[in-house]
Amino acid sequence: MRTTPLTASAGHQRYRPLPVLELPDRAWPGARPEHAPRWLSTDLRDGNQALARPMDLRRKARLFDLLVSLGYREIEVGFPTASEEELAFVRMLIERDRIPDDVRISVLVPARDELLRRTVEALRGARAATVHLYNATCPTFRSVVFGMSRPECKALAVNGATHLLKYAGELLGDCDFGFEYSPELFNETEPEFALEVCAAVADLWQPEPGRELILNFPATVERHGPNVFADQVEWLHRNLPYREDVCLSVHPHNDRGTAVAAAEFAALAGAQRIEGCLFGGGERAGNVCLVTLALNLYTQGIDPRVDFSDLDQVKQVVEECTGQRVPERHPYAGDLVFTAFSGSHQDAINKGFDRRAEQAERAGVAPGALPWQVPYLPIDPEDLGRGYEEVVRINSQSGKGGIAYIMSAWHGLRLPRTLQVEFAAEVQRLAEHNGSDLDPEQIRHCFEDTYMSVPEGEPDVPFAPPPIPTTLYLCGLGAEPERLGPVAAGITEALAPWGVQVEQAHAVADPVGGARPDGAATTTAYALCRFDAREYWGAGTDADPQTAAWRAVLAAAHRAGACTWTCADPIESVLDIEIEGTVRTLSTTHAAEPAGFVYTEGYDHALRA
Ligand SMILES: CC(=O)SCCNC(=O)CCNC(=O)[C@H](O)C(C)(C)COP(=O)(O)OP(=O)(O)OC[C@H]1O[C@@H](n2cnc3c(N)ncnc32)[C@H](O)[C@@H]1OP(=O)(O)O
Ligand SMILES: CC(C)C(=O)C(=O)O
Ligand SMILES: [Mg+2]
Repeated sequence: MRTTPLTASAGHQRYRPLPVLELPDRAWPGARPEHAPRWLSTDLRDGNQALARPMDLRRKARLFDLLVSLGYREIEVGFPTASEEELAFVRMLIERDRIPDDVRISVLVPARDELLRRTVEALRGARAATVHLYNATCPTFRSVVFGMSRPECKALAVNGATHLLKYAGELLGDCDFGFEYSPELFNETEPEFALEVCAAVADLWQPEPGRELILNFPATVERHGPNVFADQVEWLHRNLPYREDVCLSVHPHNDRGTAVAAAEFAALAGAQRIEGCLFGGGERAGNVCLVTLALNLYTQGIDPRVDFSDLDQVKQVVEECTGQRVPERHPYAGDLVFTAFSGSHQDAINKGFDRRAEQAERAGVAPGALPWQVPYLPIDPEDLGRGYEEVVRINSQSGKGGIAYIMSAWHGLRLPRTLQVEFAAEVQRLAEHNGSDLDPEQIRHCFEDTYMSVPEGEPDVPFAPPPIPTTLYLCGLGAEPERLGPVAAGITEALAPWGVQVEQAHAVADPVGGARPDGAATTTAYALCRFDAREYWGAGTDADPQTAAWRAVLAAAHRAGACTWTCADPIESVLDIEIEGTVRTLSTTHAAEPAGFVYTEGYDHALRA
């Protein structure tokens, strides 16, 4: 037996946690979200700079239009000094008047004098634009990249801001100019030093009502738990100068996979604005996902002020523009996030939909008007433009609830409970045999083959042995049960000529909104019939409820081998055919189909076994 730990020689010992800010009187854990923060999309800058193939003008323009249509009003459109294409895109937006009046664009620039003037020039003619200035402030960057002391690093920010504001004054004339500053790697910076640098920048800008300063605090590389980031933000919230006129913004990255939590906690701690990318695009493990943040608020009953009611379309545009795929399990947006494969999940979802239909019918309202309470589905897929068809997929892990859901939602067939149990075993056998999941059509065929097939022609009645339909369900869409009620009451008389006596008959409503493909007022009958000591289910459909009931009984009788069929149009010929080395007789004339005959679909004949 191994006595040393598996990790004894592993490299984790080379890592040290970063220092954390002590904030024992933190208040953010008790806060609750009340409204959406301001959003800034940096898809066209932070997202774009992380693409193997940065977007060309056409793709950038398409993504910009998408962001505007979704409701984003602050959009970082690029890094104009990075490349000719970046500059051309900013100019195109301005010169072709592509920016709606209520949208503010911003551009990013490092605190490097030779880049500042060109960056400001890129915005000439813009109606409303923000320049976002940044320099790293954390110890590693100061020593490894800049080779600077703290005062030198602060001077870098102050000089950058001084020149930037000078150029803006000289070049931007009527522009409604905005200013944003980020101490890059804020989360790794000594908090009091970050504050000192921000205060110096703020002193230059002199925020006041109508002259906001955006101070943006990036977790450039996520290195702490989200609670530590929230403490840092709460501390800033308490200590920032010009607090009333400063917008406290955050910019979380997702290196530890907790950017969403970091952003949400930061908002509780006082952050008013969040920068991120759709579907978490961006450097390394990405920026915080703006879609997840917005929909998390939505599912708390808070208006996110951005519109994801056609999320698949949003996903498609983003995928086409960035060349990156949104993973199948991405919150809210992944192809599989509303799909349950496992039996107990499906059962709960099925019951949730049934309950919703009942409540809506009782309240006389559309199901969509009720509060959303379907187990395992944190949001109504229809709110995102997705359908209910995909919420259940059937494989060998599935159970009766999921199969009942498919039969109901796709085929408008509400199976009685004991039939669900029996049919689930049938479907599981098929799924195991196929080794893959089954689509709704395969499941319907399985049902029809098992419970609805009767040979062509006339059965001999009375049956031998006589059937006793212990239970008969007549199911119709919506208001149909009113019509079916009297039929169910008189069903024994209706079936008496065939020697069939019904013990119990029920008129049942198919699910509200059940999607019967032809939309016809069809009745489905499910008959549980006892022949000798065994019970068999059969099902039948017809516009006429009595005929549907009769077909259901016939199907059960056929399964039980309790009746014989006279061919409707007998052809008198007999063929000898060889199957697997044995000569068998194929009869195309049959007056009976006793046990031992296999009825082959598509032929009016039986194969003698
Ligand atoms: C966290 C973020 O996402 S920040 C945004 C990053 N985005 C990008 O880098 C995309 C666009 N990049 C670029 O266009 C280019 O890298 C540029 C224009 C920024 C600079 O290009 P270059 O001068 O050719 O080279 P490079 O990027 O290698 O140089 C970095 C230099 O800037 C300095 N620097 C880096 N960040 C900053 C900053 N915020 N403020 C001031 N100086 C900085 C570095 O110390 C280094 O200085 P050195 O030349 O004295 O060693
Ligand atoms: C430039 C800044 C805001 C940035 O993208 C980061 O620090 O991640
Ligand atoms: Mg970033």
